[in-house]
Amino acid sequence: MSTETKCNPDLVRERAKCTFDVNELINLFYGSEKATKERRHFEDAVLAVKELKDAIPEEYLSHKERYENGVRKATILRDVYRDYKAKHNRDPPPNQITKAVIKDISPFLLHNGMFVPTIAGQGTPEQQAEWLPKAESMQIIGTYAQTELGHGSFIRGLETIATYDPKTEEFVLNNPTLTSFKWWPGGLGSTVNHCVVVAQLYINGKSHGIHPFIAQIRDLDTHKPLPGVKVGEIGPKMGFQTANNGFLGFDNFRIPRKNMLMKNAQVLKDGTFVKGINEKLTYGTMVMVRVGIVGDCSFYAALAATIAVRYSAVRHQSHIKASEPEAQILDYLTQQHKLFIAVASSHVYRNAYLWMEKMYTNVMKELSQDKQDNLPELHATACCLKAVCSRDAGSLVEECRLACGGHGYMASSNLPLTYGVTIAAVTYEGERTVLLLQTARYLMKAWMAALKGKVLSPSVSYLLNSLKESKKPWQNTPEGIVKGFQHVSFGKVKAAYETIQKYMKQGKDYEDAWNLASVQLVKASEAHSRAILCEVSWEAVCSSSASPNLSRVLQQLAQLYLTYWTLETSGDLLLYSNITKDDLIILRDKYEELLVAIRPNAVGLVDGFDLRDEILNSTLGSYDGRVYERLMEEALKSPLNQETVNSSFHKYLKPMMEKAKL
Ligand SMILES: CCC/C=C/C(=O)SCCNC(=O)CCNC(=O)[C@H](O)C(C)(C)COP(=O)([O-])OP(=O)([O-])OC[C@H]1O[C@@H](n2cnc3c(N)ncnc32)[C@H](O)[C@@H]1OP(=O)([O-])[O-]
Ligand SMILES: Cc1cc2nc3c(=O)[nH]c(=O)nc-3n(C[C@H](O)[C@H](O)[C@H](O)COP(=O)(O)OP(=O)(O)OC[C@H]3O[C@@H](n4cnc5c(N)ncnc54)[C@H](O)[C@@H]3O)c2cc1C
Repeated sequence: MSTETKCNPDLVRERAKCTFDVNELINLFYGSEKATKERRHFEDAVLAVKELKDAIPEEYLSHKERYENGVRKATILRDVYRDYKAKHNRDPPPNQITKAVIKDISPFLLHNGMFVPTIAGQGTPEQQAEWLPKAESMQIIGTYAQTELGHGSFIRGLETIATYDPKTEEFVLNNPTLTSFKWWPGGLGSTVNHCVVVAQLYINGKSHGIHPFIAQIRDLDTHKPLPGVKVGEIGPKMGFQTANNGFLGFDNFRIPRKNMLMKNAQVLKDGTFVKGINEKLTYGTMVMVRVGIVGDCSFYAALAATIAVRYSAVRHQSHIKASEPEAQILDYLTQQHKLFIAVASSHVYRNAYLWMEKMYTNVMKELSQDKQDNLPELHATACCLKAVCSRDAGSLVEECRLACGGHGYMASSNLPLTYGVTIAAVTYEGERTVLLLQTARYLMKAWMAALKGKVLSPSVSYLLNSLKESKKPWQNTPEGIVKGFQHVSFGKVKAAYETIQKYMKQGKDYEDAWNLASVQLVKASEAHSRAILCEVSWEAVCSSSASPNLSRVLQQLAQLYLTYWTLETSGDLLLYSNITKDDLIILRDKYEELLVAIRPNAVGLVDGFDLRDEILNSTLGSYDGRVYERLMEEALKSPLNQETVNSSFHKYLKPMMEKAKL
């Protein structure tokens, strides 16, 4: 953390006002004092490497230079990870320091985030022994190639074909159509030499569904595409410029039988297909990544909130009272309304992530004992939380950007890029609506079980309770609000179910009735997610080990989240719970009181995210608040400022002006 020397006086005053110990918050947020120390120690090691610092901001580089610089830095960063592991005999602690090195996305993200985990999760012990050491040590570099030009959401519709040839004991990979070309995988463009390819398996002309295969696509020495491989980069995007997303097609490309990842289904030498215990286990890496995305949402909300809150403490504009000096913009209640929900949501997502991670670990343990009972609940919950948190986090980042006025539009604020990167998660790893509809399937089943009085899984057991409790009066307490959100979810699940029934009674088949009810089904899943987020985060705050001073502030934040969403969705609550107009007026006042109560701790709370200046990468958000100095310093780095007169003056402007005189 930077020192207080030369710190903007507003920020010094803000920090003096803080009513809790910021270090206690940091340790709580990251797990423990030891975790904080280890993380900072690792971050120090990364930041000490001079070669990782850019001479000029990434934005001034061309597309190609930006990528090449990304690869250069990713390889150096990889050395720091390796050295840490060698020295400490363990992986570095969870951290976000990659953001300080590559402002956008590392071209190795998919290698570490999906290629290695897919080998670990989908490979047999022999396959893991063959590829994991090479992949983990970066002797080979890989990605996860599933999405195609024609299909991303509906993966059963993928067109890449893997035909088994028992004579040679090989699979032959083919992309028979343009739409079957792989499109999007990170690192595929120019970085990787291997990939997990998800393809339709054919044996003796019979289809056996989609399965993961390992394919080496480039020569390890020359990096040239192997014969039968067509590969390239897909071009500029809204963000992810350095992620090196690519396309890939195969033409009669042969891989050995052992390259099909066979932890679940298997193909024997003679071509016999052996089914796995559950074909959906092939989708396992996606479930893991969806859980991780909830954690990423916490990070991006924290990053944007840190920038916008610090800037708002430094920025003065207009007067609240004519007799007083210009106010810090953070003193406007409207500004607090825009920003404090981002601070609160980061904590909510963090708690939801920790809760989901536990559920994921339990289910993985059960699966290793061939027990699948809780897999549907894990899938349904990961889908809806990923969908809702990513969309909300995107909106929060954008709101933080807008809350910084004109300067929020500057690339040097790092808010435009942060928005581009955050919002991508609404689409990748399962498009939002598609995932919410997956959860809706689960909710409809749960509803039917509830009607029969069956015991439900923990995350939906409130459907049964709500059936019994629907007559109880509303309570204006956090627990009462959590119950209120459960009533809304209950009401929406019931309404969606009844809508399907209505259409079926009119003669529609189930699929058409489902489609006609799907707007309601999506809303039901959203309501279910909100109920989970509220319950999990409130419980986490109530059971936390924080000191009374910190606990008070964390409870305020959690209550802010509950009250914010009560007011945002008051129409739903009026429809489906026993809340009254008077309750809503009380909660509106409560919300305003919470903003005022949180205000003195706003800077302390974002300091509590412990995001270094190098990670924030922002002229507006640095710890010392030297906003205007940094804006000017960054502007002076523009190549246009390296010359007094640009050549376009002589080439175009002057001739134009001279022509105008004629
Ligand atoms: C940094 C950026 C990196 C990005 C990387 C990427 O984007 S990589 C690319 C990321 N790409 C994507 O994320 C693509 C998104 N698309 C998909 O994941 C799938 O196409 C799908 C899940 C939407 C449908 O799949 P489908 O048509 O095969 O299935 P269905 O709808 O017919 O349902 C049948 C049953 O299966 C169940 N079930 C389904 N999944 C799971 C699971 N994981 N586990 C357990 N169960 C699961 C489901 O609940 C249902 O149960 P029910 O009700 O019958 O008891
Ligand atoms: C930044 C980024 C990185 C990515 N990285 C990778 C990667 O590394 N590897 C990889 O394999 N893929 C990757 N992807 C691809 C990504 O997983 C897909 O784009 C995603 O799964 C969505 O699929 P789609 O593009 O086919 O969207 P579509 O399904 O075409 O969505 C378009 C619209 O159709 C709607 N729709 C589709 N199906 C239904 C339905 N059944 N019911 C109702 N509405 C529906 C959607 O809701 C949406 O509104 C990446 C994507 C992005 C943006």
